[in-house]
Amino acid sequence: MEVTGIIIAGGRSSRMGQDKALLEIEGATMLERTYITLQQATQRVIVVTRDDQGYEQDSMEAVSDIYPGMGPLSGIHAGLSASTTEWGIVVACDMPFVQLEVLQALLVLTEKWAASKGAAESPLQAVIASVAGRMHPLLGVYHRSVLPSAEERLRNKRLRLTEWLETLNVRYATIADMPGVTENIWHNAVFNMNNPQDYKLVLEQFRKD
Ligand SMILES: Nc1nc2c(ncn2[C@@H]2O[C@H](COP(=O)(O)OP(=O)(O)OP(=O)(O)O)[C@@H](O)[C@H]2O)c(=O)[nH]1
Repeated sequence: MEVTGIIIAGGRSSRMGQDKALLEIEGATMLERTYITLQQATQRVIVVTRDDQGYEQDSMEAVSDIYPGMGPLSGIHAGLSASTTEWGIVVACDMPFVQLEVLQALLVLTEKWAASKGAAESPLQAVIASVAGRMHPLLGVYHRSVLPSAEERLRNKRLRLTEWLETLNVRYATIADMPGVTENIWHNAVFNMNNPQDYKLVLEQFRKD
């Protein structure tokens, strides 16, 4: 399946106190690490920033929010708008434990679920990670058909991702749907760093491994 990798990286990182995309782990920034992982799973990777944050200088393709600074929905919208494939796989830039096998499993699942719909069903629009009963919209695969509703929400400033997803034809991927992915890897994949304490814990975890 042809797919674009979309890194959502236009947040203000106010709780962290410094740009989360530029936090370093083992000598590479979160942006670089996420980019490399997505590059292995997709044909093209796009970084979505709030406005011109200068990431494209690092030879990465970057686009800016079309509706700047309205939160992650802005990023999903701008990333899918810039994609030329039907599907885009979205990962936030602050998720240090997303592994290639997780992305690959999500893509296989999307292809399977998109193909298996009955003739009477409406087409699948997104496959979102669900861990311990909680959905994680910033680790998911989105079809371009979500764009009009994303745009409508941005125009009306109804920005909550969970509410938006309720209006779409979404399936939630749980560990039971992800053959070859361990419980630990799946659980860790949706962890995101919000504050300096989270970053410290992540660095300790990498030091241990
Ligand atoms: N493109 C884009 N990405 C965003 C925007 N807001 C948040 N993000 C990204 O979405 C992910 C989750 O962001 P949050 O942690 O909720 O918000 P944040 O602004 O980064 O951090 P805080 O200021 O501490 O809330 C991160 O990868 C952010 O970079 C936005 O307006 N545009």
